[in-house]
Amino acid sequence: MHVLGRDASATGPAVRFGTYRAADGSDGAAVGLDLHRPHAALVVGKRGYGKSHTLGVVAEGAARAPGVAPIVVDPMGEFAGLAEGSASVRVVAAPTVAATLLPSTAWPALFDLSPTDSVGALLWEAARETATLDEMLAHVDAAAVADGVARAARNHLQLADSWGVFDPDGLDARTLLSASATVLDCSGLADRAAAALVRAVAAGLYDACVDRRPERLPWLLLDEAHVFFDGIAAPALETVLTRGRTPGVSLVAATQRPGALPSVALSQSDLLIAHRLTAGTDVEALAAATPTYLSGRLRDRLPAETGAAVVVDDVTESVHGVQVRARETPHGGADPRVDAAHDDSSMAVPQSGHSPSTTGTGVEHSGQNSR
Ligand SMILES: Nc1ncnc2c1ncn2[C@@H]1O[C@H](COP(=O)(O)OP(=O)(O)OP(=O)(O)O)[C@@H](O)[C@H]1O
Repeated sequence: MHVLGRDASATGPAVRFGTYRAADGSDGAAVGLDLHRPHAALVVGKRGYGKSHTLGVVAEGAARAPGVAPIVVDPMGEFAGLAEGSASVRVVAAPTVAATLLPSTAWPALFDLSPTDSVGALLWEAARETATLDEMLAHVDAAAVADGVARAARNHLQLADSWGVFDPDGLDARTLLSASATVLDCSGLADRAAAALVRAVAAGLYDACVDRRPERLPWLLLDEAHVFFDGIAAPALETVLTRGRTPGVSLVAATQRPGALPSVALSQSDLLIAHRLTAGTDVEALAAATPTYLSGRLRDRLPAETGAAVVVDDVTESVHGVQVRARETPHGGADPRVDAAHDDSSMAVPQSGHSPSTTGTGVEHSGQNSR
């Protein structure tokens, strides 16, 4: 199998990705995606042409590969099917993180406040001095500030509490990297809460890899990525994109709006998987970021059929027409949740240079419900 994202002579784990498409659209030889080295990949395409499906194919392959741990951020509740038939894939129905995983500097921004604003400054200080939301509230209550400032800060913290996403015993990098794959179902979370979660998860995985090379290298898979690149999660995602490959953190971001991504998301991706795309601004954003070896206009190379994609492989500086394979696990939102222990809290959530490579260490099977 020819594997995209690495030289022909390289070996190691790979995702079974699909088949080459001949110019007439017919299928050819099998094609894979490299998992041996960290990558930054971007999956784009208009709604309904296969982005989430493609993300699922990558997650399936990565879940089975030794030495990597895919972590899927699932904003629409579409990926629970990955756990079907696999005891080692964990679906977290109500993901939480410790408040300390969000840097203190991020707390004002979480509520669109400036750190120099009196309320923003108080939140920053409370986050810096304490470790939990309860402690932050107590800090605010004890602060020598005007009543109105304390009240506003308290309201913001109570709102954050109502999201149900902060828990001192929440997910950390060690837990996330202990399963062969983890799906974080964010479909019950407000956008801001999901963004806070993604910031904490991305930063936690990056820091864990910088501190010490984990047994499994994380692959963070992000659906509806434009939502997360526009807000509190953006700094951590940009760090992963620009500096993640050296410590071993991979990012696969899927979006129907590549034009809404920061330019770094396009320029730092070494694999671009482009499904059908018709909006002028999105095609132009991609075209502006595509390399010179992509001869001809990108618009002319974009496929029209569901599941077909043009893959721009910056590692080998080559461009390929590919038909992404069918999923082996169910794709869609109607699958059972595994994390029964957290079903109640889920219901309560209000709506609103040198890169490390994977090693052949084998994949341990962890409990489905562990956190
Ligand atoms: N490679 C493929 N092989 C078979 N079926 C596919 C393939 N890609 C997509 N499909 C099917 O096409 C439909 C739309 O795919 P998908 O949900 O991935 O689209 P999408 O681009 O992510 O859309 P949305 O943005 O609405 O989530 C699904 O029913 C999916 O199973």
